Amino acid sequence: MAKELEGFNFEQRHGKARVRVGRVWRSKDGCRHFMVEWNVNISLLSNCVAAYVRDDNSDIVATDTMKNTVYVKAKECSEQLSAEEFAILLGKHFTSFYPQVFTAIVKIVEKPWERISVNGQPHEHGFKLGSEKHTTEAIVQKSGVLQLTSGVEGLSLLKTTQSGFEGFIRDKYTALPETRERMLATEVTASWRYSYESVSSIPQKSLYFNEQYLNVKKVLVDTFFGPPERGVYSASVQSTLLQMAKAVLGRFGDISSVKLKMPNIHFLPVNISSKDHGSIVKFNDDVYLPTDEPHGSIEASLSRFWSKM
Ligand SMILES: O=c1[nH]c(=O)c2[nH]c(=O)[nH]c2[nH]1
Repeated sequence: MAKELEGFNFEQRHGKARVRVGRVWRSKDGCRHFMVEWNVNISLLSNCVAAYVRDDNSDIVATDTMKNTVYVKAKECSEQLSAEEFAILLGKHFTSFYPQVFTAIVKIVEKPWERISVNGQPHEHGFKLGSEKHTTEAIVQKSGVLQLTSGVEGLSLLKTTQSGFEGFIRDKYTALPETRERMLATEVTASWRYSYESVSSIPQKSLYFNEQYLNVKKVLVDTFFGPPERGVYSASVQSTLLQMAKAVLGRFGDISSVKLKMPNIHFLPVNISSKDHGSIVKFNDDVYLPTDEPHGSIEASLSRFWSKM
């Protein structure tokens, strides 16, 4: 909230960033372990202008206290919960416990620890790190109004064919040949906004948001690749991105908008020729130079008309 201060507009927030917490839960018989590793970011919007203008800290929730609260609440959660539920729980705590705090913004990035299988059997307490990360952001108001966003980051996808790029603007700066045959590689960052508008209206089903995270990820991935044998032709990253976004909104009624960032990570055709021997490597959709920079950057968001986003 902007405030007038000595003839200026003034906005402030404070919080604790990168609070790392691991939490283990055990099954009733104690044999099977479940674990998460979270990186929590807290930002509080509160009435504490006196600290800025008058050296009066009496309305400040210390960021050290915020950090401690993450561990206290993690300890109190005796049942496994999703990052979304934990973010909401923290947001509810800060906005209800402190009269000064009117909004809490809690972001969590979950490390992809996955249960390991040994000899084809899921291990009771062994995990390995996967690749893409589950993210969430809960914005909780004192009134209970909620904005909940979830997402995935670092989802690397690649297909070796069924991709092309033709018909783009050609001018004196253009060197890129048109093609109907190329590699398509990207690292998807997606976020989707849930339509639940208050902390009391979120689904009560245990681990619902973890299930939705897996469902959304599957729809994104399946749409990117198409059926296993034929695949699906991509006319551009832009076209594939929109199909992925539409598939998410088409499938999940409780998602009101989706934002996708899909860098075009180039695999350059390798052609090498020497003065003496002429062409020594001639590209035939086989040998590539993988690169990470520069890369195309393509992003878009799609929301329902009735969405508040
Ligand atoms: O799918 C693509 N979209 C672009 O906008 C673009 N630009 C480019 O050079 N290659 C590609 N590929």
